Amino acid sequence: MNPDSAKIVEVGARDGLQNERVPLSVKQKVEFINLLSKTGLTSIEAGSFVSPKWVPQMASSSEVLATINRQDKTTYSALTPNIKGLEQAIAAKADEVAIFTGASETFVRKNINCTIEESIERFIPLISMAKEHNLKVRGYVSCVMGCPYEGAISFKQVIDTTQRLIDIGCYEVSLGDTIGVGTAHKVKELITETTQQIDVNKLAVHFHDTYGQALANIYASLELGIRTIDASVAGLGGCPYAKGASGNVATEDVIYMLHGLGLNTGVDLDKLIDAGRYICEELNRPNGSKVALARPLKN
Ligand SMILES: CC(C)(COP(=O)([O-])OP(=O)([O-])OC[C@H]1O[C@@H](n2cnc3c(N)ncnc32)[C@H](O)[C@@H]1OP(=O)([O-])[O-])[C@@H](O)C(=O)NCCC(=O)NCCSC(=O)C[C@@](C)(O)CC(=O)[O-]
Repeated sequence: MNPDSAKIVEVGARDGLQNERVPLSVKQKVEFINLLSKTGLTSIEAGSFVSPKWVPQMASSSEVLATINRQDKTTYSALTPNIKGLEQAIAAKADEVAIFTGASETFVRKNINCTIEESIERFIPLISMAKEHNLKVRGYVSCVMGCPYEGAISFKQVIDTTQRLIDIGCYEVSLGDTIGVGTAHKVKELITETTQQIDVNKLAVHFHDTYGQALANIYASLELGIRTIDASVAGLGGCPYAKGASGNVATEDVIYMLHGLGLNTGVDLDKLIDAGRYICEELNRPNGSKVALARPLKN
């Protein structure tokens, strides 16, 4: 990747909406994704093929993916915890899928009802089937900075799990600070240790802003060569299986910082702010982006 550019993986329509109390219609979700698509974002997580009993908010992902206006340069991806999810993602013509596990046994049990090892075993046939359909597979490791149930998590557990996902065929692994407890120094330590064995270009970061540390953590990650950042417009988000986890870092704020650092993202900040304002109005919730709040409303 060009060292002067950075890539955003926009997770607002998935991570952002999966925990919202206000149920959105397919039409509202489609309008939201269509607005995001007009911003220049090249990677949009558009839904999740998980059990509707576990995460009802994502139940309409098939219809959403079938209805959005896709941009040629944008990849529309979806989470798939198992083969059943992958089959639905293929039928819905997702461009890419993401599998997800974690560095904490308790979190993984609560989130996908298996052990870390069982999750990896489950992903092996999923990845080979995805590859037969020419779908790239991204991986997530949750709880890299701490777990809502177990507390501290060892770097070894994070790195071993990340390595396993790469070994079974993920082209990239996103390191998730699910509950937003990380601080810049610890993030630097983790990334320094991880990149001793894993190519930095295969890593992304995914920070929740629970303790207001996300931008500092992203800055620390950039200093160590990370160039793929997950973010959620308007700071939407939170994992249903991580109580107290607030939203993801707001994409608008990340873009503002990246542009200020001279990194090209290809994203139009004003259009992104419009997408964030739209979804906040639909959800009747405050906008979690400081940049969006600072920019005057257009007449
Ligand atoms: C993985 C399972 C399915 C295991 O759940 P289980 O209960 O162990 O699964 P099962 O295979 O026994 O199936 C139970 C029922 O679910 C159905 N089912 C089974 N699979 C699917 C599927 N793919 N799509 C639709 N339905 C499915 C299946 O057909 C069956 O239906 P029933 O016979 O009872 O009517 C469940 O635990 C689950 O769906 N978990 C998802 C949890 C989730 O989505 N969490 C949020 C995303 S992760 C996250 O937010 C963190 C991240 C990525 O953002 C990074 C970070 O911040 O750290």
